[in-house]
Amino acid sequence: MAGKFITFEGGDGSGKTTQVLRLAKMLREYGFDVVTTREPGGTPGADAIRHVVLSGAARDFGPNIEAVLFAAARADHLDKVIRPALEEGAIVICDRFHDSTRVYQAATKDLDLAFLDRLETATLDGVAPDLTIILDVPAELGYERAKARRSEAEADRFESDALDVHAERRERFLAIAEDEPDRCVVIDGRGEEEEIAEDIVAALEDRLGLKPEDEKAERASETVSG
Ligand SMILES: Nc1ncnc2c1ncn2[C@@H]1O[C@H](COP(=O)(O)OP(=O)(O)O)[C@@H](O)[C@H]1O
Ligand SMILES: Cc1cn([C@H]2C[C@H](O)[C@@H](COP(=O)(O)OP(=O)(O)O)O2)c(=O)[nH]c1=O
Repeated sequence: MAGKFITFEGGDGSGKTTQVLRLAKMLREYGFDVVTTREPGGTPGADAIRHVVLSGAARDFGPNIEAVLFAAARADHLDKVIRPALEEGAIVICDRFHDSTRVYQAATKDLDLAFLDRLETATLDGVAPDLTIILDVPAELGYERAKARRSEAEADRFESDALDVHAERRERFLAIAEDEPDRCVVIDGRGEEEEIAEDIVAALEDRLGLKPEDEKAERASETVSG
């Protein structure tokens, strides 16, 4: 497809939303066509599913069926937002995607892993991220940041899990990065926002060959000549 698909992954409070917004702002300033979105959500149908899963209403359904709900939201999001934007040549930046299902829903012994694999293949239907940035922070730090961001009463179904569950999720994200080194880059999320943003831009240049300065120069010359 003409565009580039970048996903951000990591635990709750690892800084994904902050860095997605920074990166999108910078790329737009340099003249790129950028679409930002998030999961679960991104379409009215997917937002409705978001409410069902994050409120905890689907907790008793069990991990397999919870994974089906995330997959249904993802399929709609892909059809209506992600695939069309990629076909138009945009850079699509998505705050969480399929790795979150692999990490959050698979972190239980009740999940049927073969089923999860088939569900993922059917849902993605040939679309895969070109680059996945995994923001890595110790579970305690993510937990503290997420807690500071919202009150305990507002913590969603997954944020309110115990610290050891968050620590296990961190390990699962790192294991995905090890399994798929061509797609994934792990970035230390503990530092200042600015430093992390620089590491992300370096990863975009290195892995996707995206050079923001070049795009700006090219657009400027198009404007002059056109
Ligand atoms: N590098 C950072 N250093 C300190 N605080 C941060 C940093 N990045 C984000 N935060 C803060 O931590 C909280 C969680 O960040 P957020 O970007 O929402 O994380 P996520 O989307 O991964 O849950 C927010 O209050 C945000 O302002
Ligand atoms: C996309 C996705 C998210 N989730 C969980 C992870 C998050 O706890 C929650 C989304 O909440 P959100 O507030 O968007 O994430 P964050 O806390 O990182 O800013 O849904 C899954 O369990 N499976 C999935 O496939």
